[in-house]
Amino acid sequence: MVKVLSFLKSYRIAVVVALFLMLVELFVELFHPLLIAKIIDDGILQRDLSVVIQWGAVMIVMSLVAFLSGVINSFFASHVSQSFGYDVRKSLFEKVQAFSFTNLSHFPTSSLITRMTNDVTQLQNTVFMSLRIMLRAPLLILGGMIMALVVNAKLALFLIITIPLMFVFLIWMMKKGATLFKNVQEKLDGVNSVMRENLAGMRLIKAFLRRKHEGKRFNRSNEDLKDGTIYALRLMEVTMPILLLVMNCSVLCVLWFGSVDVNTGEAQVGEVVAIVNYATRITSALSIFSFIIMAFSRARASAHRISDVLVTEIDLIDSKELATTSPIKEGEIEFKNVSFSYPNTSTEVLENLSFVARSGETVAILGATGSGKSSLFQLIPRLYDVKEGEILIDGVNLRQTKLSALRKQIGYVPQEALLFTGTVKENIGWGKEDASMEDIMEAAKNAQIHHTITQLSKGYDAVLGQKGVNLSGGQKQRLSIARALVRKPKILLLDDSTSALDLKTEAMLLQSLRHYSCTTLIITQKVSTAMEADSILLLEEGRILAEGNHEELLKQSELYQQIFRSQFGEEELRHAQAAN
Ligand SMILES: Nc1ncnc2c1ncn2[C@@H]1O[C@H](COP(=O)(O)OP(=O)(O)OP(=O)(O)O)[C@@H](O)[C@H]1O
Repeated sequence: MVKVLSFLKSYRIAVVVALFLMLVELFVELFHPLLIAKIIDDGILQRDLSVVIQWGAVMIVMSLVAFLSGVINSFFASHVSQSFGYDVRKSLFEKVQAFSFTNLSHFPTSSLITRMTNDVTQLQNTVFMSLRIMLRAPLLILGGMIMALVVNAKLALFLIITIPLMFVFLIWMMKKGATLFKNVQEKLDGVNSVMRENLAGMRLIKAFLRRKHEGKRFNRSNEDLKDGTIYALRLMEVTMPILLLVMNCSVLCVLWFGSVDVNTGEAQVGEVVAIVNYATRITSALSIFSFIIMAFSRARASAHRISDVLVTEIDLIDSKELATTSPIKEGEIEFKNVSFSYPNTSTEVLENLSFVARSGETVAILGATGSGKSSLFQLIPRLYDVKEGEILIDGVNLRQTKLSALRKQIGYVPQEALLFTGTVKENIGWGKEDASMEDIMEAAKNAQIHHTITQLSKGYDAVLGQKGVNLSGGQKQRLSIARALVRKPKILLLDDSTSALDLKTEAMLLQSLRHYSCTTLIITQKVSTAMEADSILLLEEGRILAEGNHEELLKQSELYQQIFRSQFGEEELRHAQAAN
């Protein structure tokens, strides 16, 4: 909570102004009953019109001041709360962007989205309310009690006894509410998660006729959210009637004993009216307070969820003793006895892997699905740290290379071609901050997508839908490759990125990759692609089973022969072996 509230520091002046204006409003509100008592006792009961006019005018002026203070207070309250929300969202976003995948594994994506949106909104609203009314309510209660004591200490006793009890009751409710609302926010995460999956998998759901099934799944989490919220609200809603009952009883007592005191001359009518007036104002302040308690309980739960993200320590950062901050020059990659397992899992995905990809070489990585090919790739831009062994780029351990310098020189094309909403030009240029139109076109030409782009109605300015829905799989793959090529990387990682291309286009693409002076690692299932590489790594269950060029593997590796046979047939295999 403290961590989140520290975001208000930058707005301390506006907060102080808003609080001061709120105090002005409060002051006016507290003095009104006193003025009313004066008008009744010294004006109406004494039949003195001048007193009524004089104090009536004071009341009007004070009301105007309160009105103006209220308006300006609202202005500051919205400025502070909106800016606070903006800052918290920005920090959350930056923090999540800096997260390693180990960090991310602790927070489901849907939960992070709820935290950045709904939780921040809850807090933002509470900040607004705090500056507008939250402090006003308790201060009005306290001030009302003091003023009531000043007016008539004996009658005020009824308020002095009941109000602290109510206060303790409300604080207890707030604590209970925080737990319940934390639960509500978690259920909201659940709804968001189903919704997200459904929107992302709409095509699959329609094609598999799973609308009903998904509808039921959504209804379940939606109902969960509804039930959780109703349960939390119900607890909060009983506070109001309890509060009103107790306060009305004390007003009745004030009226009863007040009328006795007026009859005996111990109290004046105006005093009784003023105390009842304070009691009514305090009651309404208490009911506002119970409403605030609900909002505060919710905000407390949200603040915890937000600070959980903000205080998470990022576990993949630049080492303190960086050996190099300079960019990669040659792009030579060396794996030395590398073992790796994903965070929170014990199974080793890669085991004691050693190989070298020399500068400018193309290395193909072949292996069955699940053999660890993509995992190997993710270690190179240091998306994960190795468990054992080391990875060297140009002879320097990855851990001792500045992360930004490393990643700047890597062109990574993941298995699933991910495109963003925007134009073709923007999508390719996304790979390099200052990419010129010539850079973009050159990359597109080499990725064999230029011709397709020129066929689009607006060419490079054609807008791609979300995730590039208006493109074919192969087109998306080539655009992703162009995005990697535009940065002219020293290391190019293609994770099965040519799988959707026909043989001719793929051959042309591999040919044009030779224009780049970079070390290229290609994950592929196709022997025809692997054949073009300088060397091939054959992976099985996280280990290197064989290593060599096409000809060598054809001679030495039974598994490679099997793969070759499955793709080209027995006869071709014999031919190839004979030609060797
Ligand atoms: N984020 C993850 N957390 C835990 N385990 C993972 C994760 N990603 C992959 N794995 C596991 O690591 C192993 C290797 O996966 P990887 O994606 O590297 O294989 P692959 O050879 O690239 O497979 P494919 O050719 O099907 O893409 C698999 O057993 C998989 O279950």
